[in-house]
Amino acid sequence: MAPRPLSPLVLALGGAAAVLGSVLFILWKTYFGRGRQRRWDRGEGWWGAEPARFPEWDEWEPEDEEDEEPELEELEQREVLVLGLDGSGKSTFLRVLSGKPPLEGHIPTWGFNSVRLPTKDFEVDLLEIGGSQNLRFYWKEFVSEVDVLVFMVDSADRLRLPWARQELHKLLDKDPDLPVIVVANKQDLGEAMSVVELQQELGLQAVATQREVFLLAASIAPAGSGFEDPGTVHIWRLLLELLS
Ligand SMILES: Nc1nc2c(ncn2[C@@H]2O[C@H](COP(=O)(O)OP(=O)(O)OP(=O)(O)O)[C@@H](O)[C@H]2O)c(=O)[nH]1
Ligand SMILES: [Mg+2]
Repeated sequence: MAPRPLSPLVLALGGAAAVLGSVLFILWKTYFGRGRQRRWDRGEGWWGAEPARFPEWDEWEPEDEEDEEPELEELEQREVLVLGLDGSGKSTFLRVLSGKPPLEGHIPTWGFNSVRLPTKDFEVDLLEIGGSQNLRFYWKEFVSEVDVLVFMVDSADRLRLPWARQELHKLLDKDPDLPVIVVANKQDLGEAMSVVELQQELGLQAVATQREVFLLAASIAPAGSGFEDPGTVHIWRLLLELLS
């Protein structure tokens, strides 16, 4: 039997997916590409809360660009990709690291979200890509572009743990040399799995002997007040160590 031609709908959907993938990749390159000049302020919510500000025409003097490097370019950049299923706590992690209070409730990231944090020796760009199912498809395109991957897991989400495991292993397979920090988030919740359990359930025991994979417990934004969690500080310290 002769092969059936693809239906126009399948072709259209395939085309749309390819276009979205390309757009994400171009945005990544423009936004984070090493050596490129960043001429606009970047906020926490590139795609969401705080839109990027492009220079006005009368502010733009191309000659000046040659002579004077903007101060931002003087420090080297390190790039960290923050991935994980939707609701695992990626945006919250970026907010807390940049000194902002966590938002009430879950506001899904429909694209990218980023922060840039200066350190003494370099600047750290943390990029979150939303964890909804349609965006997960594009994650793998970005892992080879970064210095470290942070993979966020909701320790209390037992039902979706197999999905988290599957996505994590796809990323591990994609770049065997990439250092990975797996964050066992939401440890404050009663039903949260322990780190030992998660190590088993995420299939990390065998992997850890072959490459740099760290599993850290955290409660990035514990429910209720008065709960001090050192988890975020531990993740940040480990990140700095891996990026140095
Ligand atoms: N109890 C508890 N809730 C947390 C913790 N960290 C984050 N959350 C909550 O989890 C929800 C989802 O967090 P987000 O940071 O928006 O999740 P996300 O991974 O960015 O999700 P997407 O953008 O949809 O991929 C929010 O209501 C957070 O307040 C934690 O340590 N403990
Ligand atoms: Mg988010």
